[in-house]
Amino acid sequence: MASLDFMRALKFAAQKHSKQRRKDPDSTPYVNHLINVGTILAEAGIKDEGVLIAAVLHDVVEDTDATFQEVETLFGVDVSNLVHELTDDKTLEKAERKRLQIEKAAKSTKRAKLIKLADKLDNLRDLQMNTPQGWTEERREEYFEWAKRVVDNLRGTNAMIEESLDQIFRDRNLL
Ligand SMILES: Nc1nc2c(ncn2[C@@H]2O[C@H](COP(=O)(O)OP(=O)(O)O)[C@@H](OP(=O)(O)OP(=O)(O)O)[C@H]2O)c(=O)[nH]1
Ligand SMILES: [Mn+2]
Repeated sequence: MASLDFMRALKFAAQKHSKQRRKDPDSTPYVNHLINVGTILAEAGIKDEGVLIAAVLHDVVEDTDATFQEVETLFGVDVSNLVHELTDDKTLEKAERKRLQIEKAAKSTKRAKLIKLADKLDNLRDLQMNTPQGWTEERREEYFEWAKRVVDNLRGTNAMIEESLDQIFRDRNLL
């Protein structure tokens, strides 16, 4: 059952990310990624509304002018804390951010791990279909390898999503 709170979160995310596009050759609207992540979780049987709401908001602080305070005021402290767990510190250097994602994955709460797994699954599905604009083949390959290291620290969270990820890793000879 679609909830009013969930629809408000999706509307907020769509507005905040409205100027952003994905890196695929068609420059798909960024909000498609958020819908995909929520759909992966719903298809895996996740009914926890806080998780589904945080899924569509997971990049809103990292990638737009939205603040944790705004998210807390609109959607409550539980959702805001989940989004916080999923937000990279963009003031850090990229290599450090990538290293921290691997490290933080292991320490995340189970609910944040679920969203992170769905996030990585959608990004890897995109990557299987296309090489992002401006990326070399080598960079694409490195993303698969790095994503595998993040996912390895998220295991034991949801068998269905992990199996979909493992199929991709097997296809790439990473498993
Ligand atoms: N695979 C893929 N990624 C895309 C695409 N469009 C945008 N992205 C975003 O780009 C990020 C990967 O690009 P990088 O160069 O490694 O990282 P950066 O954008 O943060 O600097 C992913 O972030 P992430 O940190 O892995 O996850 P998150 O930011 O989504 O949470 C993903 O969200 C696309 O078409 N395919
Ligand atoms: Mn994402």
